[in-house]
Amino acid sequence: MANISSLSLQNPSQPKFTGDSSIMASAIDLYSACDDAIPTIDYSLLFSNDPHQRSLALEYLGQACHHYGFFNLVNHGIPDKLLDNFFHGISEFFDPMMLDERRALYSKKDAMDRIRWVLRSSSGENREYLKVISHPNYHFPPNPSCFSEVLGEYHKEMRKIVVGLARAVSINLGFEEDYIEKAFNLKSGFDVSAMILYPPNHISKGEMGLPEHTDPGFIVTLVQNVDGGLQILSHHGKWINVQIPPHAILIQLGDHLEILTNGKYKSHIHRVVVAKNEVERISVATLHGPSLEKSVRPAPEFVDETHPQAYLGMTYKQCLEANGDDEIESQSSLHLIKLPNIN
Ligand SMILES: O=C(O)CCC(=O)C(=O)O
Ligand SMILES: [Fe+2]
Repeated sequence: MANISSLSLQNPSQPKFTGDSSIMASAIDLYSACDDAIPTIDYSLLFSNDPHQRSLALEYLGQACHHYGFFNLVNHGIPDKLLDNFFHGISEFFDPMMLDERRALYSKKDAMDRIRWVLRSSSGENREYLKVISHPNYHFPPNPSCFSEVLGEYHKEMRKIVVGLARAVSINLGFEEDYIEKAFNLKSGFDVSAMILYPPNHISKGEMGLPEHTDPGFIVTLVQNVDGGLQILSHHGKWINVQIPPHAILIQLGDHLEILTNGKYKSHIHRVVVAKNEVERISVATLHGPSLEKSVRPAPEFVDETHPQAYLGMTYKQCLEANGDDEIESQSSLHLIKLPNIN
């Protein structure tokens, strides 16, 4: 049965750097966070043939979206082996022996680059990543061999889950199951996937892997090969060390679900803290967005006298470019879209 609170979130088989390690002592001082459990949703139960189980699972999902804005997804159907192969391929990509060649190949040359390698190495951000557009068209590097095949398979499976979640969330919000798919035109949804290495090339210039931010889009899916480092600021103002069970997927609500629901389901601030070069972590964060041309504004069903319209309407492309970034390097523009509170 779906359970949002009682599943063990510990992962004894993976190395950790969150918690009591002396390596992390100074980072913990600066970026202390608690180890509160986060909700876990059983994806398979959202589609159970047993109506009672299904409605319970949907209710848990609604609570997780409303009160947290993020949750671990288990029994999602992506085979463990595929996830393991995926991480193996990414490790190979970041192989230090090959990296100079690949860096040169995929360093930004043009705003239209659909595959891009980026290094951030400063006191405020320490990571390197390969970003690709994974939908509506696939753009995957041909090397190392088999990498693009595994990447393609991973993203195909992940999109099925994203569409499934769009249906479940639509029902939760009291709509037909295709409501979100239509509101975001998900069939042509714009997905950007970042395969991230912390710290970059084993060398970090500070304790911050990725500074505080929220993400644009419908949802963000995140998988990782080592537990620890990601911290989320809860809606109650508490920093939480996010622990993801092996092979589970962390789902985070994006800014555009917040806009569509006029703030009922909110995105949340998160950041990544890195150890001092001792632990290497790979994560894959994919922003699943509306189609670029889709204008997203609060749906009329969420706007009334007590809940006045809190966000401007804008196309997804305008939102992604609002900070002066190109589509692939986009950051949240929620602060530009949010209307002053008129209550
Ligand atoms: O690597 C992580 O754990 C988080 C990545 C992230 O938040 C992002 O890429 O937007
Ligand atoms: Fe993020």
